[in-house]
Amino acid sequence: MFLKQITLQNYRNYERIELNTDSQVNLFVGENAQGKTNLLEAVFVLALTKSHRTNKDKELIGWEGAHAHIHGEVEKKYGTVKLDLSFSSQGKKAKVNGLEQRKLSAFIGSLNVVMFAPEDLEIVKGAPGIRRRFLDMEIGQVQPGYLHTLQQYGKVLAQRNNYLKSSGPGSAQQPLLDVWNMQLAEFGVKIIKKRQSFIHKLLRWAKSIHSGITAGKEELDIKYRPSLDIDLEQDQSVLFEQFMIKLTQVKDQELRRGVTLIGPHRDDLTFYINGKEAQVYGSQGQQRTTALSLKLAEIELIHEEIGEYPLLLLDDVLSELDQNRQTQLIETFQTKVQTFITTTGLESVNLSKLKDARVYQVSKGQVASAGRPSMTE
Ligand SMILES: Nc1ncnc2c1ncn2[C@@H]1O[C@H](COP(=O)(O)OP(=O)(O)OP(=O)(O)O)[C@@H](O)[C@H]1O
Repeated sequence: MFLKQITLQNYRNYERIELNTDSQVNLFVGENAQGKTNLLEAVFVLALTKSHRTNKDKELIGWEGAHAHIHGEVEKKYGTVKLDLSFSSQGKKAKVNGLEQRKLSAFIGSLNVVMFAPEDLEIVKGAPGIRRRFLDMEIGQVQPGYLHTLQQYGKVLAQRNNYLKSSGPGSAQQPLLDVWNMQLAEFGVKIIKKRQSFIHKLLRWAKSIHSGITAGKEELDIKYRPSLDIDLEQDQSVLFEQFMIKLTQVKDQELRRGVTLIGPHRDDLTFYINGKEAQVYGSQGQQRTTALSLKLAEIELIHEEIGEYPLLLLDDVLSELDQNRQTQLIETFQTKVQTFITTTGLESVNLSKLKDARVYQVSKGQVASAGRPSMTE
């Protein structure tokens, strides 16, 4: 797929810009704090209705106004799709081809993106919540129904936690817990199964990409780590039973602590390089390569799942990759994946490898096309 055009109104530091992004590679160059990341973020938000940097939608609205609006035109295999997303204090509204979508899950998936930003190193070395967010956002892109299950699980979890807090040990209300347990296990098992199958598919690509980047020196492995000790290979009904048994076992502890101790909200992932945990033993370079392999694998996985390549958004990461990795990244994708790159200076980009590329200058919330790289070198 191809993003032909994007318009931003009162989005972060953009009052109004209308951009034709009709090149395969779009390079946004500018000094710090000019709006480069904001622009890539807007493309990401148009795909997932959420930012990769914040959970608070109101931060996306420009300080001078009450609404933010993103409009984009996406060329897909079967025609052009027009997307509109608006944010206000009342919430967000999403339209596909002018028709308002009551459910955001009907909007998500119209545009697919893979973002690679410096903070993605945290997927490997950061807190478990970052890895869960990575999994959930990526699965949600290709299977929007997953986000609905996640939402239902979140609601049950919040209600169950309130109940645990208010009951306390020995409370007469405890039989009610069975109702929450059934729902928690039902949605929880669906989430665990989907995550596990996603990792399985992602790993097939990530293994070979990682081996390619490291010239066969490193073997990557990824394992899903459930917070409850269950056999992930079993089918959903068996997992449901196991989940219910575990909930009975931790019941007293949960009532004492007033919080749900097991379930996908506490699960994690472990990355291994040549059999050793990358979080613990990996060098900064190995962790970075792992994050890159994951992102490149996602591109292939999205293509496998939906039959089209997503957009690749590279936020200030090219300068962090050595020439080899940069070349590999650009060569692999520039013919099939539309790419948006931000950088503070063109000297960090291997321009000789770019074919259909356009450079844009970003300054104080304004974007000006500076033409093809050969004209600007
Ligand atoms: N809601 C908002 N309304 C107006 N301006 C905002 C809003 N949110 C952020 N900004 C401004 O956007 C600018 C940051 O833009 P951005 O993060 O895109 O920078 P950048 O060009 O990517 O810089 P760097 O190279 O440092 O990452 C800051 O000046 C910040 O004050």
